Amino acid sequence: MTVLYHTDGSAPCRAVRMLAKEIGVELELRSLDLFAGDNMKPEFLEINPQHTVPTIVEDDFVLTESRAIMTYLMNKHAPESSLYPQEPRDRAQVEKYLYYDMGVLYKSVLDLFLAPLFGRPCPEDAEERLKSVLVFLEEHVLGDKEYITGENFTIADICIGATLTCLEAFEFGFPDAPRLEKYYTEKIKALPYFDEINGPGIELLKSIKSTEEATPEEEQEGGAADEEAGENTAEADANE
Ligand SMILES: N[C@@H](CCC(=O)N[C@@H](CS)C(=O)NCC(=O)O)C(=O)O
Repeated sequence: MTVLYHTDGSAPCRAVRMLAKEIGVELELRSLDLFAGDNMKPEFLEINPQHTVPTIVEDDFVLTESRAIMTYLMNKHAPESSLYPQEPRDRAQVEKYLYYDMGVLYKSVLDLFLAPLFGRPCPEDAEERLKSVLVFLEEHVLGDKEYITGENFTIADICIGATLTCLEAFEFGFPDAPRLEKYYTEKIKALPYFDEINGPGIELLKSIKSTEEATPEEEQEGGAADEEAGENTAEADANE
């Protein structure tokens, strides 16, 4: 059994879960609340001193980094699948976009939306940077293709598709990238397991966004309502 430490709000965690669903691997989910500091507790630090999710554990084998987890699960459970092609050049194209997502697309999303939630500074040009990355994806990656690397759905689509959920959650949309938006709607959101895996995380991020944008008066009202309902505030419950 593969144990996955995860949190709903995290796009990399949801990428791993979508991949597992795609290839029929059962995961034992263990949810961590990052805002409550679950990932800094000694029992988790013992497993992953880097305190990040996703993290998988299989007996004494521990693996972090969502893209490494995805390729590991493919190699172990579905080595013949076209999701992660065997032909070296085809595989290289898929890997290129896993790295592109980590180093460029997800990084831009992190800088603009997620870093500020964790009290880290948002670079001044973060919004422009994300817009230009989306136009690059539209024109030079997707182009007229059906999927990220061509005519086949691969783990690069799962990885990038998970990152694109943040554009929906933070209501940024797809400025100047209509084909990318169509791709997200028709190829990613239409996946049969999409809502089950991504719905709660998208809603959570949306609620964080609206709490951040609330006026102090609204926040007070919301806070009182939350207290009455005996619930955590969105921030306290939020996960990156
Ligand atoms: N590159 C890593 C990123 C992992 C990461 O930063 N995860 C965030 C949630 S999206 C996290 O665990 N943050 C908590 C922390 O860094 O302490 C991956 O793709 O797995």
